[in-house]
Amino acid sequence: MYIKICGLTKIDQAQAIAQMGVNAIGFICVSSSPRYITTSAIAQITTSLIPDYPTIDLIGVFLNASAEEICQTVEQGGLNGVQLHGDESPEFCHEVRSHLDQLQPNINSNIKLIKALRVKDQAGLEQAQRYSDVVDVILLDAYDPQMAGGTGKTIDWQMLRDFRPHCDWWLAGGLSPENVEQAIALVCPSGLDVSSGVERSAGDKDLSKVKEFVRKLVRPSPLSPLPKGEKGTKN
Ligand SMILES: O=C(O)c1ccccc1NCC(=O)[C@H](O)[C@H](O)COP(=O)(O)O
Repeated sequence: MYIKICGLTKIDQAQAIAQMGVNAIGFICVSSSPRYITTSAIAQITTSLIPDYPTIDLIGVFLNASAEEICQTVEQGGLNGVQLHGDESPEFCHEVRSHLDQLQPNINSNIKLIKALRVKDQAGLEQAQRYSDVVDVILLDAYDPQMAGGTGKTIDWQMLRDFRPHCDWWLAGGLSPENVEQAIALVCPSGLDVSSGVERSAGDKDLSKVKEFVRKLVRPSPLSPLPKGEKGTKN
């Protein structure tokens, strides 16, 4: 299961979270958010992570930004993923893809393009299918009339049981160490995205909650030794 921890603002927390083996870290490039982080602060974090974690996805989250602004932040911040969290159309996603492709000769890996949709009802879910040919990943987040993201609200997971786009899709919205197992028992996303459910306050992650979230998803291999004091089953 692909795991993304979103809304990081602190370098020491980013390093600790990368060490837990997550697949991606997200940065909120939206100035009105309490989790906003400047491009230069993103660059300090990405520069510190890349030598030790060369395969980690470093994703900028944008809200109705222009393609030029997105590309500038990607280049200056050392990002390799873009998450569009506003009202961006499939046509705009296509335009961003073309702009990002022009950056790629300067950057080592392909830049992942993610479209987040805030799902209110079945009609909203049908809208999501329109993006599956123009982005790498569809991210489904909860709808809130006031907030664009990081709401801590969950989607009605029952509604997502038959959601099968042509591309990868990630589940977001109100996930936490307490409910993540229940969520993936009901729906089958290829990835999970969490922010406020593993925080002390906006932008300040609670490392023990992040660790617990990851632990719930990463099953130990059958060959790994049992923790001290636990007995295996004999057959
Ligand atoms: O987190 C924010 O403050 C934010 C602001 C504006 C646009 C998007 C934002 N966050 C997007 C995310 O990727 C969150 O991880 C996602 O909404 C899930 O949040 P949560 O329900 O708190 O786990």
